[in-house]
Amino acid sequence: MTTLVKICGLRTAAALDAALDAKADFVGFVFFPPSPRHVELADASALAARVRDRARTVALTVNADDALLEAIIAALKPNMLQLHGKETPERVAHLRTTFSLPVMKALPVETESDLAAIADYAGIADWLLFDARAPKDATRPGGLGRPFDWSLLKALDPGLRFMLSGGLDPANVAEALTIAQAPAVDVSSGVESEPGIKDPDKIRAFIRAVRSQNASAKIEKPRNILTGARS
Ligand SMILES: O=C(O)c1ccccc1NCC(=O)[C@H](O)[C@H](O)COP(=O)(O)O
Repeated sequence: MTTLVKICGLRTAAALDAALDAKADFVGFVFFPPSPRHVELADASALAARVRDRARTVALTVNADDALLEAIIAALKPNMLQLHGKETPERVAHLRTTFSLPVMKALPVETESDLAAIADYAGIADWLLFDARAPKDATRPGGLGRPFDWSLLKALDPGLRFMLSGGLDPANVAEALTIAQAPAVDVSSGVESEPGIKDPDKIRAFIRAVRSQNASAKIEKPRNILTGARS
């Protein structure tokens, strides 16, 4: 299984180029002014132009209204919307139809009971993203470098399209993948030298760690091509 990799919170051409050169599958841009990774609309088009078709672009927003989303979509022309706030299933369905774009809904996870939300969104969102639940006093709902118990995801339907995120970094992503068997991973803080400042070496190391975990998982436990189960 090849794990897809999303590098989130890119703000500069240098960091974006590092992610693209290392063959990230998705590159994420945050449109949320309180975040140290916030991208101004005026800068979004130039960043998108660098991507061309080398990766899929994701616009991350938090409880954005239709007008803001329209402006972001006009500037970035993203391949997917990431909704990282308290968007209801009805709101997710509305945005998916209104903007004709795939949508990824972020779900906060702390305990097993948080997984009940999967049933509400799985048939509506194209992707789910599991992130650690932010503390009540946090200034943003994600991008906090905070992990959760990856073993909570062990029993998920193997067909569920989800990204594992929250506190991943080059040193722990292999273990996280071995435990959670995620089809995709998403990282921001773990490839930074400080909040909002991406480190190209860490981006490369993260993607290398994912690729080498995939290679060793293939050698150790080949998947049954019919059932997807590991032998
Ligand atoms: O990155 C932010 O500042 C941010 C702000 C508001 C909502 C979400 C935000 N980030 C989400 C992500 O970057 C990832 O999807 C995920 O939370 C992983 O973040 P990290 O734990 O920093 O790797």
